[in-house]
Amino acid sequence: MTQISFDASALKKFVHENELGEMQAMVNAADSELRNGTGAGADFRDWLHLPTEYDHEEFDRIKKAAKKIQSDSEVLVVIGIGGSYLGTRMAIDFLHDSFYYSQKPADRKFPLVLFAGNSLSSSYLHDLVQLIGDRDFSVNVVSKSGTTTEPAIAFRIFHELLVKKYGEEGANQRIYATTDAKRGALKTEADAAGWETFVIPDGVGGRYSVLSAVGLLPIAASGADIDQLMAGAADAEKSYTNPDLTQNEAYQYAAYRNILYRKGFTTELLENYEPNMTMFAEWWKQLAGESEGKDQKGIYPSSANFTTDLHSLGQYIQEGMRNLMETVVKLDTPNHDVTIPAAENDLDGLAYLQGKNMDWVNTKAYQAVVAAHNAGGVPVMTVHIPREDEYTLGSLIYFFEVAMGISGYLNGINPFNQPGVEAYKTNMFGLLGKPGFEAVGDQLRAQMKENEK
Ligand SMILES: O=P(O)(O)OC[C@H]1O[C@H](O)[C@H](O)[C@@H](O)[C@@H]1O
Repeated sequence: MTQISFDASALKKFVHENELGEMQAMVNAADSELRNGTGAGADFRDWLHLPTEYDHEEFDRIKKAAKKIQSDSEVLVVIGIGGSYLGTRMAIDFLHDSFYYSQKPADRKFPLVLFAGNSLSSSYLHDLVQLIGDRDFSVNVVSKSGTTTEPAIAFRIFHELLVKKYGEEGANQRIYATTDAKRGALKTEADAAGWETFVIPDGVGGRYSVLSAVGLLPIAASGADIDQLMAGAADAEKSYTNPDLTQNEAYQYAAYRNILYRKGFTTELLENYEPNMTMFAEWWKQLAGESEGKDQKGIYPSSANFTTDLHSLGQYIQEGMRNLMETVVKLDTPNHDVTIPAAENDLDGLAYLQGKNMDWVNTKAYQAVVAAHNAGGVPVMTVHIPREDEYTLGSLIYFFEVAMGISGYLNGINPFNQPGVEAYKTNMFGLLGKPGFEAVGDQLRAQMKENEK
């Protein structure tokens, strides 16, 4: 049984009692499309059973490779973007110390996992190379297609660095390629050079891939427990199979956000009260945005970090345009708590809090915010998580993945494709002079000239 729980008690003002029940027939249909493969995008549902039906031989190889990286590298550079980046990044942040990236090398038991190929910023790449300096490092290049521009450029740079430092053969021992089982440029290159390869299964799209080798290898290399991560996800897989809305909290979340969407709440903010969950929202934004934003519809996924953003976005959320709904991922027990100390004078007026735990204050802030935003016209849902550990994260990942599949079908779209991301790429290739895209380039340059007039 997963230990996460969904709380919709703050929706009373926005959703009538009968409305959830009214969704049951549609949820049954969405469930059938998802489970039986009768919906659009049926070829991309293999993530549904990834926590229980994964390749055990590969899982063992992942652990071995992680051990090797731990034994010969101070840094692991993970090269990837989108689904080949965000899941790993959010997991590393979620599972490690708040100052994971700033720890002194001497205090580190496991390699520092750093990321490249997730932007086209030359300064970022330069600074990353400087940071690695003369430290021993390995590279995990992750790309399902093997042709994405950002990781391909970063990989060229790190490949060259590895060869300079370790020679061709040495470099080949330090490159791990996670890609398609059979196809693609990266797979061809990896096979030719003898790099160890891991598979992004055919039926698993990038944004649903964190529980495959995509996330598992770097998460394991960072010293986190991938058995527990999978155990949490496997329990969630069991917990969220019953289509009955009274029994399935992931489906409840999917249904409620669609009820709210139809009432005009078209933007959803995913919120946390823990800074190391900022990247969790970034992962969720790709999951929600690419799954649902199509056919000129879909909830716009956004995020906020509390209590920090209460002092910046708080004004808008309280009184701005009333198209917002909020989903809080609330941590119930932090890994560490801090007691508020007594002070000799009480100039800051905090005597009433002395001796109290800081997390108690954080939770009171959360309760106060839910009430205030509710009163201001913002529906708030909460996903409570008991702890920040691997088991909980595995459950949480699965909760949102299965909810997004159901939610997409409830809104009548294919939740598993992302045709819209190609438009800018075609233009960019035209402007960059990529062979085959000359006509697009000519047309765009003419248009840009026209715009300048
Ligand atoms: O893993 P890759 O093939 O390199 O793709 C990385 C990302 O890029 C694309 O543009 C897609 O929109 C994403 O869904 C994908 O996760």
